[in-house]
Amino acid sequence: MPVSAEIPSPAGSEARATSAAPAGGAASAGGEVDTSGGLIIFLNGTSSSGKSSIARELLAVLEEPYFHLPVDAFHAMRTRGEADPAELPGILRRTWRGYHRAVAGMAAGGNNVVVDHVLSEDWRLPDCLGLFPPRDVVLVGVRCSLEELERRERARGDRPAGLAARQYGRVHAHGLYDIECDTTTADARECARRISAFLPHRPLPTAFERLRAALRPELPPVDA
Ligand SMILES: Nc1ncnc2c1ncn2[C@@H]1O[C@H](COP(=O)(O)OP(=O)(O)OP(=O)(O)O)[C@@H](O)[C@H]1O
Repeated sequence: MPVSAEIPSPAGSEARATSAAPAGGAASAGGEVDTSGGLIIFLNGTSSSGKSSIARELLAVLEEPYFHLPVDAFHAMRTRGEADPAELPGILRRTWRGYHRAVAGMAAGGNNVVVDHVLSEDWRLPDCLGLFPPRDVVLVGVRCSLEELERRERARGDRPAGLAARQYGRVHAHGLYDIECDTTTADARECARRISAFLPHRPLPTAFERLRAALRPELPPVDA
C-alpha cells in the first residue's frame, strides 16, 4: 500500500500546505487542496562528508518551502538512559526505520524534504526504495576524499575516530546518483547551488527509479 494511503491528513494542515505547490508534484488550482507528494532531496555520504552543511545551505537557497529532516534529530528524541548493549543494534535499526517512515510521511503530506543519510548498512537503501515515490527522489552523492574526511573528523572531535573510514567503502556501493558533489574542494554553498540549479532539469528515469527496478524488482514501477 502506498504510504500516502496510510497517513491521514490532520484537519487544517492542508490549507497551510497549499500556499506553494510542492516541487515534486503538480501545481494545485487556487484554493484547492494539493494532494501530490513533495520532492525528497536525498543526500548520501559518509560522516563528515558535509551533508548537514549542504542541507542548511539548501534551505537558504531553495525558493519553495523545504524541511530538513536529519536522523540525528530522531536519535536526540530517544530517552537518555544507558541501553543494554545487546539491545542497541535493534534500537538503532528501529530508529532508522522510523526515520524513513517519517520522511515518507512528510513527503506524502505534500512537503518537500531534505534528507541527510548514510547508506552504510545494506538494508537501508532497499527500505527507502520501498517507501519513497521513486520519481520524487533526487539522489545526491556527497563525496569527499578519505584524507579530508579524517582531517574534519579530528577537527570536529564529536565523532568517533575512524567512523568515516569505516563507512567509506560502503555508502556509495550502489553506484548510481542523479547528481554528485565533491566537498573535498567545493564548499557547502556551492554544492547547494548546483543541486538547486539541477532540480528543474533532472532527467528521467531517476536514480531511485532505476535502483528500485534493480534492487526491489518485486515492487511495481509506481510512477510509470
Ligand atoms: N565543503 C566543506 N568544506 C570544508 N569543511 C566542511 C565542508 N562541509 C562540511 N565541512 C566541515 O566538516 C564537518 C562535518 O560537516 P557536516 O556536519 O556537514 O557533515 P555530515 O556529513 O553531516 O556529518 P555527520 O554525518 O557526521 O553528521 C564540520 O566541521 C563542517 O564545518
